[in-house]
Amino acid sequence: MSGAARYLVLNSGFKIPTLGFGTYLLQGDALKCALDYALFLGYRHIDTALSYQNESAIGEVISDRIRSGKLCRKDLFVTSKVPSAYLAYHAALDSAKMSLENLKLKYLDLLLIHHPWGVVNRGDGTLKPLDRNGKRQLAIYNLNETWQAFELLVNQGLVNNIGVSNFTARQIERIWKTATIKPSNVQLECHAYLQQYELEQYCQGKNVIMSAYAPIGAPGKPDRTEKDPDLLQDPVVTSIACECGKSPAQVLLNFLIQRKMVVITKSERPDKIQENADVFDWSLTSKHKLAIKDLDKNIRFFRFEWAACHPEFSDEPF
Ligand SMILES: NC(=O)C1=CN([C@@H]2O[C@H](COP(=O)(O)OP(=O)(O)OC[C@H]3O[C@@H](n4cnc5c(N)ncnc54)[C@H](OP(=O)(O)O)[C@@H]3O)[C@@H](O)[C@H]2O)C=CC1
Ligand SMILES: O=C1CO[C@H](CO)[C@@H](O)[C@@H]1O
Repeated sequence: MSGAARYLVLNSGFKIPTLGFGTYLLQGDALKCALDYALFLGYRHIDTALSYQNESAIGEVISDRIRSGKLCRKDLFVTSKVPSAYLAYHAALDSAKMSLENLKLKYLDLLLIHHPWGVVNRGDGTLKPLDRNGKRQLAIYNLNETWQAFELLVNQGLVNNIGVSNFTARQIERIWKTATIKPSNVQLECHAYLQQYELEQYCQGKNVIMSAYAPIGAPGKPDRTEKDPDLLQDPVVTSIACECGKSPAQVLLNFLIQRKMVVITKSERPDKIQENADVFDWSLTSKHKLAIKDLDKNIRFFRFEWAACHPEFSDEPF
């Protein structure tokens, strides 16, 4: 059986490790232990965001490893994201600089616009501003101007690559048309229940690498409801896992990396961190892949209900 590539590379020189370590909901010592172990095992791609409020702890782990000679900066790939309150031109520059300072890094490997849906910036660091009815205070920003700020960050050597997250193809196209530096990465929810073939086709046409978040179905998401089936318990997935002698999570990750996608997985359990890394030296059979393809049912775990009234919110895939 052939394996899958550990790095995805574009002609432009953009090179990204296929396996990313997700850090949403990881904080403090639990984060530091999990990340240190992931780096020990060979993970080289860390996914964070200003809004995860964990960049300082991540920065400590990275600096300790570099200082002790266990890691070279050039071998590491760090992604951060600019949150919805920071989409105005100068705010986007500030956000990237805050991330760099928190992470104690001189440059980011990748910076993404976290969401196309803006919220009000109160000037005091509030990330989720609420009105007096408890509703998120939405705001409209010109995403092309946000992109211009991203291009400046590249030109200043503070960021190596830029991209977007939770964007529809139409929204990416709007950026594409005016961009001097094109997006090299699109991060979006993608797993067996939301396979994202339309966006895949768009991204392939543009030579853009896709990164899948929630690749095993975000089983630990705190606000899960009955709308959120457990992908890891899906009988098709569990029976393929049994046949391959792999875990359900490994089957789901292998399915995505065979599609030449980056996968971003998060775990704070050492056994799961290790399990999620063992996805390269084997492949699902064509029959297995077809069976998983049939599971596609447009189920999204991250529904962003707070943004539903935003003019940039869309029924189109994102
Ligand atoms: N751009 C965006 O808008 C978004 C980006 N992201 C990024 O993507 C990352 C991944 O998304 P996330 O929601 O964390 O999704 P995942 O699909 O990776 O699910 C993570 C959950 O699965 C559990 N888990 C991990 N590995 C296994 C395993 N092998 N078997 C069983 N359970 C397992 C974890 O629990 P435990 O920790 O207890 O092991 C955790 O609760 C985020 O951390 C973040 O970096 C996520 C959402 C949105
Ligand atoms: O990255 C993310 C993790 O989850 C958050 C809360 O739903 C999202 O805002 C965000 O996109």
